Amino acid sequence: MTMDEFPAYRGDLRYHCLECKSVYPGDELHYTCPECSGVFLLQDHNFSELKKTSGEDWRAVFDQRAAGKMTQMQGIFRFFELIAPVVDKEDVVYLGEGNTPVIESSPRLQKNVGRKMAFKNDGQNPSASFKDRGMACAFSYLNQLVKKNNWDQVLTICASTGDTSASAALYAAYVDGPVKSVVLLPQGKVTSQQLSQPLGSGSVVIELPGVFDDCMRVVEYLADNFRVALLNSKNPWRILGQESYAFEIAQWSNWDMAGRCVFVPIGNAGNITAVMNGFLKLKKLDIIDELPRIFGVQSTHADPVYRYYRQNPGDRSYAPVEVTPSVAQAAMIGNPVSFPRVRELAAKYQQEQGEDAFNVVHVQEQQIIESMLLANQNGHIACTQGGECLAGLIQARDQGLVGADEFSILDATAHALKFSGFQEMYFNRSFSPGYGITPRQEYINQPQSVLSEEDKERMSKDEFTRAAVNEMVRILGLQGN
Ligand SMILES: N[C@@H](CCOP(=O)(O)O)C(=O)O
Repeated sequence: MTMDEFPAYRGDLRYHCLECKSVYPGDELHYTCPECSGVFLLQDHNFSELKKTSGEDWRAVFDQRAAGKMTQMQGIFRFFELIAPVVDKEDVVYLGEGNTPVIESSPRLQKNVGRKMAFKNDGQNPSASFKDRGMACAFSYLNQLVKKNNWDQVLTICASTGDTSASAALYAAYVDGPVKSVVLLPQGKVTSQQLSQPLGSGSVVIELPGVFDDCMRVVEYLADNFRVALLNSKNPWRILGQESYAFEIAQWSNWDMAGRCVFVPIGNAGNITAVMNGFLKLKKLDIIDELPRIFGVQSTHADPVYRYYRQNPGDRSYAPVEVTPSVAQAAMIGNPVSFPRVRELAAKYQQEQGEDAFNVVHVQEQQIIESMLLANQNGHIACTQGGECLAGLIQARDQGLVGADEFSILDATAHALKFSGFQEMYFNRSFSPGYGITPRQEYINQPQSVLSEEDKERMSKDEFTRAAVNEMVRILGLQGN
């Protein structure tokens, strides 16, 4: 096969319920098990076919495709056989998602943190978050279903803290035809930039008092009882697309994951599910020899997964938590729908690579925002969830969980600009007490005004320029040459 041919391989994807273990064919849309309401993961029953190709050959295929030109293979579907090998070429939706850069931190930041590290900038996806990876897959599959079933109307819905809704609205607007998008948001708990995204894409935007978990329950009920297509990561096609994040990290690492740690914030827990599943698939196909260590990170204001794993193995019980305000607002979730997936995959991951291959740490709000500021004052474009990952790395370092010889890749899940309001609150010292954040002068940066409107009105253009120069010379302490 040449690098610009669409792959011929076709998988046999089936829904596997993680609770009652029922299996359903993958040719219709399911979100939860009709038997027991458990969550699904999709498994390819032809996977053994893929094992007939050696790991070395797979690496060569993916490396060649990275240099290819076919639109459909430019994004997440570079890894077609591992993602959704049931989608036809003409149904692939590509809006520029995936292939996000891994940016190694400056020597100054690495010295400050005392660990080797990089951010993978998933904010450089089209709607400025990692959700686009999952949406590209979910919408490509949806296209296929629409074609097969001749549907003349599909109402897509999702609950969101902001990123999922931006992404769902963008892809729905592009696909158009019978697809109409509705998003449900917790009122006042989505940043203004994120709210502007589905509005701008023409989605129906509905706001509900409460938090994300309240919205999620509503869309789950709608998905169970009405003809709507759920686009949250409960939809397992989303998970498949997001696995591309793991594949890209492995490819960036030249397929050598020894000594690598990957830090992922946990909100609804779809992404950490996808990251673990992605690396497990690569290992099964001998594309990588060893799994990287995974660190899930949660805020102390939304940490049900951390609380589960801090209990003794064999004695653990899961309980949702009531969230309190968090600057890592995208992860401000008390009852992650993918928790059963995390439990299942973390166990497999640890079985494969040892106990310390999967860890969860929790961090304070103060650490999250200041880690974001620290990263960005060192040339990154990390969002608050990226800050959460850096805070997690620092925490893991302090607990002796990450060695000086290991290299950590941190998930900056969204673009910093989506969360600039939190930076502003820090700089203006305007956080409400619920956040538990006390801004410190060393991180604060504010604009300094020179001259006034009146000055501008009374001065000629030349006088005004000269006066402005004088002010800047005074502030900056400039010397003439
Ligand atoms: N942070 C998420 C919450 C929903 O997550 P999903 O991956 O299950 O859609 C958001 O951006 O809405």
